[in-house]
Amino acid sequence: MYTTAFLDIPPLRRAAGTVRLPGSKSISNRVLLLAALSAGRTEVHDLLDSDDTRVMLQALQQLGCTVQRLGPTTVAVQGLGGQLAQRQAQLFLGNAGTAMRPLTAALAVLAAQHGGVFELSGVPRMHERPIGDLVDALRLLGADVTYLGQDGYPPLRVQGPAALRLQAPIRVRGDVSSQFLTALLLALPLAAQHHPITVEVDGELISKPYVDITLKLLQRFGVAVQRDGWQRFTIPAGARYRTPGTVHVEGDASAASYFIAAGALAASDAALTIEGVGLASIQGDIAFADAARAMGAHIDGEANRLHVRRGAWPLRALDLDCNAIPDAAMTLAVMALYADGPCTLRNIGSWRVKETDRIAAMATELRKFGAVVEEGPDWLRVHPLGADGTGWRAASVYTYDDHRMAMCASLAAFNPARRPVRIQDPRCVAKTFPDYFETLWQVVQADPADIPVICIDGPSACGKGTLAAAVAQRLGYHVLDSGALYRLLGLAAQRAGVPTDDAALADAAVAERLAALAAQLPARFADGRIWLGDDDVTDEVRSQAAGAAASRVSALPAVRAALLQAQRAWRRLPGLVADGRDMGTVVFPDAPLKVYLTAGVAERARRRYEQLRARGEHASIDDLLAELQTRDARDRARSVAALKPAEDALLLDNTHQSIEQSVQTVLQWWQQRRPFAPDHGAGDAGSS
Ligand SMILES: Nc1ncnc2c1ncn2[C@@H]1O[C@H](COP(=O)(O)OP(=O)(O)OP(=O)(O)O)[C@@H](O)[C@H]1O
Ligand SMILES: Nc1ccn([C@@H]2O[C@H](COP(=O)(O)O)[C@@H](O)[C@H]2O)c(=O)n1
Repeated sequence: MYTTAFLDIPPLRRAAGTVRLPGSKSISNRVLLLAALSAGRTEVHDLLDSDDTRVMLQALQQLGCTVQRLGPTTVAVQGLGGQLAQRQAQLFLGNAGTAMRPLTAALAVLAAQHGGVFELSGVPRMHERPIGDLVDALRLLGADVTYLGQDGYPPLRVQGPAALRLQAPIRVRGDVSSQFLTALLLALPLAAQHHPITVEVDGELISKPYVDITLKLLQRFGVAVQRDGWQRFTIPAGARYRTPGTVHVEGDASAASYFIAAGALAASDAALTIEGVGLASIQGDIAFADAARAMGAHIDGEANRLHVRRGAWPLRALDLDCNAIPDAAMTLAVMALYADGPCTLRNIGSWRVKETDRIAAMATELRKFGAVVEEGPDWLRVHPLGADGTGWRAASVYTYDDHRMAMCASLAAFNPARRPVRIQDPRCVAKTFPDYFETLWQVVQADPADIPVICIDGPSACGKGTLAAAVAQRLGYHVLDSGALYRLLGLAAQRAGVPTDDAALADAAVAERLAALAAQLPARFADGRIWLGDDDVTDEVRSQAAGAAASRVSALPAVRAALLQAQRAWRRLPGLVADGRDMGTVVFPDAPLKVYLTAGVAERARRRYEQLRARGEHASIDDLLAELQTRDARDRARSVAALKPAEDALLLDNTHQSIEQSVQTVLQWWQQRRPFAPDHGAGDAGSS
């Protein structure tokens, strides 16, 4: 997951391969609650691991449920069988509507029956998301619910005992959020031991497919709700939750929308395959596939899999009632940028009360790309940008702590003008899809020239590696420690019995053997460790001896040629920071930022001395100084890829700078080269 302040996505070209979706948020949190309310143990497989499910799991544990983690996406929940193990709890539910609404209803009913006091709160945005219609319904039922802040919104307290009035139908509004009805349907079987309970919906029920998911899951947990149209739901007398034992959570159909869109937007010969949802999905958002087809995407598939390819281009404009697919419809708003006319999304009033006011947010952010966007109380019209690239601007997208804003905006990176897209606060995808961007990189490709590289070259011990790692960490980029490759080669030579002293290296046969070793070098970098084949050589490779051997073997032209492609292969999405001696001059001559880092030799010797001392190794400063000078002289004098600043490099002498000062300098240089406006606040405009 990216925890950087922003993530820059280079222009994307192709999309192909296979992506496996995380579990559906809606199904995950419903199943967890149902498992907790049932008697016995439920094993939940393919559970979404995200912020929203984490707050639900934590709340259930606070309520006395035993939750056992069996794997990254598998848990076993020991249910409470309709009882209360704890009579008091303060539950923090983040921004998870799928936790706040159903838990409020379930705890209101349980507290009424068994007594207890429960407070439910969330992040500030959760306290702006309405819950009044649900509370009104619960109060009509006889439950004791108190607002702890503003009327109509969380935080709130439910307590009991209280006498429940179950004979008359319970009325709930259905036109603001279908989660209110879902919450009642999940809670009321707890009170239906002796009488049937009827819920009647006031107003036109929105997001019916989500209610359908609720009904299907209730059925799996032993409660068959009778549905009369979408206005009246009856829970039969004697209803009781029974665990099905094992449940598999479907992949998230809303999340599928981003990859369906990627397949529809990218010019690829091969299809993009999406695993985890398919034609037999129980999620309403699968209807997004029909909308994407209407816009021209080629989509086919099987029960649990979809295959998507670009069809019509530009996409066909559409005018659609999106009431049934409110979440996935956001993806259509971005696809509209690539259409052959204005696209209108109607009946999306619920967007206004989601993680943010999504109509306003989407309009504001799409305008940054250059689009004309009109909005109404419950509709959005997006005018397309040129399929030939005209009108597109590089935009820095504010994401409003809304996962879907971030994921949607990533799709603008397919723009034909080849503008990069900046996603502010990419971490917000943690709500439902923590690895969204990493998953995206697996199936999309950019032209290598569009993938940014920051080169940091300079003499030994000036701090290149330290600076490169810190800059890469702030930008979410990969790091290439090219010196480590030469160090690994020195080690590989030693293990293969190939001499690397100066005399031996003058022998053409030795040089040839070293080049052959370099071409097959089994180097691997993972989790901060460095591997040569199956051996973790992290410490060995950093030794002074390995550095000296690296300096000698790296002077051979054949060795350098053999390692060139391996280094260029590090240029991967979303970007790279590469440190070495010839990153800017030879390996990445087209890099948009090249830094030549230096520091006084005495300071460098002092730093190396301290570095070795911290590792428990001892050396004299004088010896280190002499060794640095020898190494630098050899690196500067060699016939190929000699150490020198690239002509277009910026010079940075960090002799008197802290590490953080150097990092800030490089980040500022980088920002100056990016096409984004400097202000990253909501509503800032991107520049072309
Ligand atoms: N600006 C700085 N101020 C003080 N210390 C620094 C600074 N930059 C780096 N250092 C320290 O200097 C030591 C050497 O840094 P580093 O290993 O990054 O250098 P390098 O140039 O990559 O070396 P080599 O070329 O041998 O791989 C480290 O212990 C690091 O913490
Ligand atoms: N791009 C590079 C990187 C390194 N070298 C040589 O390897 C030696 C070790 O490098 P470190 O950065 O890990 O100290 C170095 O002295 C260079 O001779 C290189 O040639 N090109």
